[in-house]
Amino acid sequence: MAQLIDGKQLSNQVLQEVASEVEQLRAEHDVVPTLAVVLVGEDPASQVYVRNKVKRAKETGMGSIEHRLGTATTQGDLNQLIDQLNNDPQVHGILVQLPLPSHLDEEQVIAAINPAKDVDGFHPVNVGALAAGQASLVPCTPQGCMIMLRQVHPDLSGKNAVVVGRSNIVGKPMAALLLQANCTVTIAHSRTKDIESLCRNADIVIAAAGRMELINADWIRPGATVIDVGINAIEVDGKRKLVGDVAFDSVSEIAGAITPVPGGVGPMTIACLLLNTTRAARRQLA
Ligand SMILES: Nc1nc2c(c(=O)[nH]1)N[C@@H](CN(C=O)c1ccc(C(=O)N[C@@H](CCC(=O)O)C(=O)O)cc1)CN2
Repeated sequence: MAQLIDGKQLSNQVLQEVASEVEQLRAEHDVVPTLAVVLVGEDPASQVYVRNKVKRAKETGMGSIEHRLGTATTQGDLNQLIDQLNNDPQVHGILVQLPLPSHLDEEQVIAAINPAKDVDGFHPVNVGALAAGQASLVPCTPQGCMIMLRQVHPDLSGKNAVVVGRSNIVGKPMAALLLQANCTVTIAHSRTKDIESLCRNADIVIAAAGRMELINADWIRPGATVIDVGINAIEVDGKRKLVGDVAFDSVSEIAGAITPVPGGVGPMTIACLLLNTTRAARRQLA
């Protein structure tokens, strides 16, 4: 049976580190790292994530500001708010919850955020810095996956890693981080031929395809490490249940280590967001 990599427990450790950094910034510099969270529209999942982000921020002693805007918000309204947050010295991190309603241009919104406050690490300046292997604000989900991987593989050098999915939020930055850690990296996607064989050759599989239980035990080499980034809501006996992109029951019988859904990558994403906010606050001091 695979070792379970517990994201809930690990995220609590990261949050403790964040809390002590918040305290240090307050004591030494009289600065309270502050995160501004912007939510546009009524997407129920986004509302849960935003609520959890603000709750965790408060628990660490960090400041948080919430901006909840209606679905009819225009690009101009949103740009104006971002401009205001960019110029507010009390705000160290800005996060615009994605996805945005379809009439809004996500790329334009991300590009409007001051890269120094871009705690999601999605701004082209931060994307470029990551690709060049320079210090940057790194996207939260891949950052959390790396912390989880290091629990099992303190040295990732030479490992064969397959990332299933090529999104800007997860797949691409994940591949960049694995490469930085000297893994041999393959990015697989919907047009990739024979993904199963690629995965079967991998020491590490990162499942970020956005397709429920796509990856089953036949795809996994015995002893491999499997990180499940997928969050898919289904209904079982009239109750909401979350499942990942990995068929957990079968894969956990063959893998060496695996992350659960829920309680895996999700809580790590939030912890890394707050870690990025303290990093952004410290850099803004300098
Ligand atoms: N601006 C951003 N938007 C989105 C991001 C992001 O990193 N930045 N990622 C995802 C959603 N996301 C963070 O915002 C996120 C998803 C899931 C969780 C989480 O803790 N999930 C729990 C289950 C929660 C539930 O009951 O629904 C778990 O997996 O245990 C946190 C953050 C897209 N948008």
